[in-house]
Amino acid sequence: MKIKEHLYSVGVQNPTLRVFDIIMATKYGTTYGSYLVMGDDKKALIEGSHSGFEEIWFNNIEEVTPLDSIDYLVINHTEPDHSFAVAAFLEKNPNVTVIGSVAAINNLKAITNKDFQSQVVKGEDSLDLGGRSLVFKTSPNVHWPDTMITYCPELKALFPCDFLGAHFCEPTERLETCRKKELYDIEFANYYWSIMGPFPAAVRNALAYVDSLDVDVVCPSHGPTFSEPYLTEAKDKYREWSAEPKADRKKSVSIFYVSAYGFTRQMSDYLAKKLEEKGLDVFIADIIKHDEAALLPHLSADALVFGSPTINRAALKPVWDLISSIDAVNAKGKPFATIGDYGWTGEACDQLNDRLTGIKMKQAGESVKHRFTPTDDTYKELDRLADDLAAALA
Ligand SMILES: Cc1cc2nc3c(=O)[nH]c(=O)nc-3n(C[C@H](O)[C@H](O)[C@H](O)COP(=O)(O)O)c2cc1C
Repeated sequence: MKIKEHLYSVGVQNPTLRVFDIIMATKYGTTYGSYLVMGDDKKALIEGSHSGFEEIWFNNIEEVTPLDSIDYLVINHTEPDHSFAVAAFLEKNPNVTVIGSVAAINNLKAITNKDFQSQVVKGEDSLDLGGRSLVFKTSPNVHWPDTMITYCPELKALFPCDFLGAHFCEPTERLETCRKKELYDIEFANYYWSIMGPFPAAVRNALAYVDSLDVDVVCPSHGPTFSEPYLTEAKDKYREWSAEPKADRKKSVSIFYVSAYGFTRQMSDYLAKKLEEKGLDVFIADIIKHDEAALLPHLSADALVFGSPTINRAALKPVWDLISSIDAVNAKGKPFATIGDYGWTGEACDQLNDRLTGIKMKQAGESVKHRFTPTDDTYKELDRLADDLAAALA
């Protein structure tokens, strides 16, 4: 598909994908963005594709130009959803020069197990294609160590890799013609919190770079391409989500629970009330009543509380699932607490404590477990836990 003169989208749509990388739900599928920049002298293909999609990718490219006419293959990062198909591309075009950061070229050798011509770029190196050029900006940790952002100043086209992307398969490939922008917005947020959330400082650096560019069209590695006003909207969201916490803000606690008969809910509600009385900013949610995307931002609170009854000698699956989305890089040392009702064996809290200390979070107070209907003693224990959490955040 032609985006504008000299610029084509040749990526692959995967509308039926429902889980990405095992961990991430993709309700509306995804795309593996790949773009052709046609210079007067040289042609560059930006980004690869996933395994199993080689033929579709090649067909899309060949609608514009023969595979072996491409001079450069730019790999913004080597996550396999963008690099697995590169091995097959190298078979078709062994003379192509692969361009990437030093880490990307190293990774790609290990991913393809092939020799290929390569050019390492660093800082803000550029490449002249004749009439069009590419500027590369190494941008580690948005979200892989090898990530870089590519920009074509003459076309005002930005190829930001996974940055500003979303798992969203829009058939028209343009956000401007997307019929369900409100669903894209949810997936855009979900993508940020799942993929970029662990790296707020790197996000701020990449935002500063993108702010310095004159951009007409954004060509991400996942999701539809877009222009203004959506670029400003996307940057503003990233700016808000990656902002450094204000020094004078209230400390925050998120309480996530599930409850079959309402006992763990009663305990959670009481704890929330007590923490609010202590001046803390409290978010509380019954996990199964919310989309995970709505809960993910609240995992970045200053302290986390998980509530789970014991069923079949275990904490409940929605709680484990949410815990698996905690950004373990930034959660190190973060206070946590667990509470839960039970009937006879009551293992849930201890299991959750093991998991949370395993990712280096710090238990703020002894768990509050209660057998069946909460009593005055349960609420006294919850008063004590509120004190412990407040002390851990002081
Ligand atoms: C299917 C099922 C299995 C259960 N298994 C256990 C168990 O293995 N150990 C235990 O202590 N309680 C078990 N319970 C009891 C619950 O933990 C108990 O009813 C508790 O009060 C539920 O709290 P909630 O209202 O917060 O969900 C089980 C309950 C159900 C319905």
